[in-house]
Formats: sequence, C-alpha cells, structure tokens
Amino acid sequence: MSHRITSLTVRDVRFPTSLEQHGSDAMHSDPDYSAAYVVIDTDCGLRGFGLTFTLGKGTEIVLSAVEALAPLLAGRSLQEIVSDFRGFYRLLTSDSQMRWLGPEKGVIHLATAAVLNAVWDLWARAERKPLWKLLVDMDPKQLVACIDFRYITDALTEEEALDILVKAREGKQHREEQMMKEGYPAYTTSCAWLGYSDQQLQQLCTDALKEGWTKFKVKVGADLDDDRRRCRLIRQMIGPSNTLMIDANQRWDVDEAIRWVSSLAEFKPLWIEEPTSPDDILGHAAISKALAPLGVGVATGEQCHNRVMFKQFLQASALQFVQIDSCRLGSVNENLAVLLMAHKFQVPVCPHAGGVGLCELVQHLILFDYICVSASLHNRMCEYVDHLHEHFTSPVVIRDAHYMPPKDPGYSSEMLESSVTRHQYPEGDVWKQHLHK
Ligand SMILES: C[C@H](O)[C@@H](O)[C@@H](O)[C@H](O)C(=O)O
Ligand SMILES: [Mg+2]
Repeated sequence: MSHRITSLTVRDVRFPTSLEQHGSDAMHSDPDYSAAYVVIDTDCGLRGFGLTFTLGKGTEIVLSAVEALAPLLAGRSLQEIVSDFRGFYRLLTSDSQMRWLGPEKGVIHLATAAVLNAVWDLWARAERKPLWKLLVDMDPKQLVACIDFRYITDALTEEEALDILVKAREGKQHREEQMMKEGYPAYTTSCAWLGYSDQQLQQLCTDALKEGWTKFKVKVGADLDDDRRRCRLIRQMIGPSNTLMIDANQRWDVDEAIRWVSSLAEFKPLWIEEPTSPDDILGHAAISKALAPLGVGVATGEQCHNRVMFKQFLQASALQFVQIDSCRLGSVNENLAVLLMAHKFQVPVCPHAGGVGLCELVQHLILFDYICVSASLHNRMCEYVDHLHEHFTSPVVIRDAHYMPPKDPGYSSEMLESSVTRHQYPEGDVWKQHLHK
C-alpha cells in the first residue's frame, strides 16, 4: 500500500497547568503545557500523529511554521519518504527560503519535529509496530540512512555510526527481553516544581517513595536559601542512597552557577541541569570542570537545538549527561545522530521528558538506545513527570519506577479527540471558561 499523504492539519492545544504551578521552574513561572498537534491523513485511511511541545503563548507561531512546511509533504507517499529519509529530512530543513528562519533551530525546527514525528508515527503504524520496535528491527544500514550527517562528520562518520550499530547487535535479543520484563529505569520530577510549597513537596515525595521511586529531581535557582532548605528536606526524606538531581533552567551566569552549586554540593546531587544559557558550550565546560571535584555532573539538552550543538558539547567535555528531547531536535532522525555521538563519546543519555507527550514519545528512543546502541544502564534513567497522560490514546505505563515498553503501533503520540477539542486554544471549552473569567 502506498499511503499517499492527502492532508496535514495542525492544532493549538493548551492545558492550563500554570494554575497549579505544575511545571514551574526558575525561569518559567507560569507554563501552560501545550502542543502544536499534527495529524497526517493518507489515501488509505491510515493516519499519523505528531507534536512538538510549547509553554502556551506562541504556539500559534509554531502552527504557522508547520503550515509553511506542509506543502513539502503533500502528495508524497510514505514509501517515497522513508526510502530516502535522509533526503526528506534535508528537504524539510534546507528549503532555500525557509532555512533562513533557522537553520535547524527555533520555531522552524520545532515545526520540523512535529511534522516528522507524525511521519514516524505513520510509518510505525503502517508496519504495525510500536516505534521503538520498528527501530530495533531495522537494519543498521537503514537506520544510518535516516540520519543527516552534514556538520557532524568531524565527530562521527557514517561508517563509525554503522560500526557502533553492528557491534551492538551482540546481546540485542537479551536486552529486548529484559526491557519487556523490567522496563527502562525512570526518575521523577513531579514532586518538586519550584512553585510547590514545602508541605506539597513533602507529601508528593512521601507518596513517590511509597510507589517505589528512588530518583528525584528538584527545581532550584531562584533563591539560594530556599534551595538549601528544599534540598535538605528532600535529601532527608529520600535518604543517602537514593539519587537527587537539581535543575536551574538556565538561571545563572557561569561563575554564579559554580558558586551556587558548590553551596548545594553537600546534598550530593548527581547533576546540575541547565546551569546557564543552553547555547554557552564553553560556559558549560567551565562549570563541568569546576564541579567535577565535588562529584556533581552537568546535564543539558532540553533546549539544545540541534545535533551540531550536541556535537560541540561532547567535543568540549561540556556535559556529563546528554538530555535528548523528542520534540526539540528534528524528530527521530536527528535524535539517532545524537544517541550515536553520545555513545562514541561515552556520555550517558538521560532523556528530557514531561511536558505534554514528551514521556510518551521519548520512551521509544531510550528503549532503542539501550537495546541497539549503549547496551548499558549505568548512570542512565529517563525523566518522568506525572501530568496529562490521560489525554493520550496510548499513555505511558510506569511499573515500579520503570517505563514499560509500549505495545500499540506508532509513536504513542495520538491524543484523544475529545481532549484536543476541549483544550484547543482559544475556542475549546476549557479556554472559553478561563478566558471569560
Ligand atoms: C517548563 C518545564 O516544566 C521545565 O521546567 C521542564 O521541562 C524541566 O526543565 C525538566 O527538566 O523537566
Ligand atoms: Mg530541565
């Protein structure tokens, strides 16, 4: 079957999460978790669903960018796209007029992510496999053919990428079975958003410990005394052997970051996430160097806009944890490049998730990473946030603080139509209520 694309629609879907301070951090005090939600229709009735994540205002700008890319898909068949996926990725990212808007960064790249996520979903559905399994079953040559190596060959060549994938075939079957049984380890960020009170933090942390969570992330960066109090509280609750991470969401200058984190080091965080501007590679390198003696690593990636940036972070030893994001990078294609580079540089990948739909999507990528690339769980875990899963047709399944591999065909990116209609901005019922208050 050809699965020829007949139309692409995109909708502005917003959830009023800021009302309860869910998702709040030192830079984003009122996030309304939102998505530019894409649906691709084909002539045989099969549909592909994709999204990119936003924080509310400005989602309409992403919608315009998606609409600008849409003609590049019209009339093409799925086969035509995936048989030269590298070429199609390049077509989308290198349009000679639209690339001026990026290239491969900002709103236009978020749009690329949303569109290509829908194409990957369509492909996995056409193959009747969850996306992670589609990737796991793909031949290394076919996987490599999805990646645009332009700008990264000084760090990773196509031959090296192929070699990594071929070598990792050993033990692959066993790792797949292990994932089916145990799932992929996760950590939770749901207990300690910056806008939560100490009491709320204590209650959520107590509940999470009961549910079997052992790894916790706390938001920091607005006020040092508050941070010390909150980190002490959570460290006392989780005990010395559980894992604590801290996340400043880009709040500091480089020296300030070093000073601030040094004074939180007694609480033994595994990493400080986004200490400074996500574009400051040398700044992150300086912070990494200064904090290494204290046993604190640097993590970043949720706003690292493309593979070229990740390449330089890795080359400059500027990060110790790579946080890929399913909706920031150019979909699976670009994420594959980053997973393979991280493996070459021997830096663990701990994906960014949460938001709306990010857990649903990125679990597929990290399962693939373990089964077919890294073959290691050392210092590795995938973020989990307990919001908005009920709006998806195949929500994540967490068992004992592990992501259980999705079974439904696709990229787990389809939202319930009723949720989309209710949350569409500004005409959905949820927004009519809020906007008219
Ligand atoms: C605004 C968002 O909730 C962020 O705070 C969130 O993505 C966060 O950085 C995270 O690491 O989960
Ligand atoms: Mg973060």
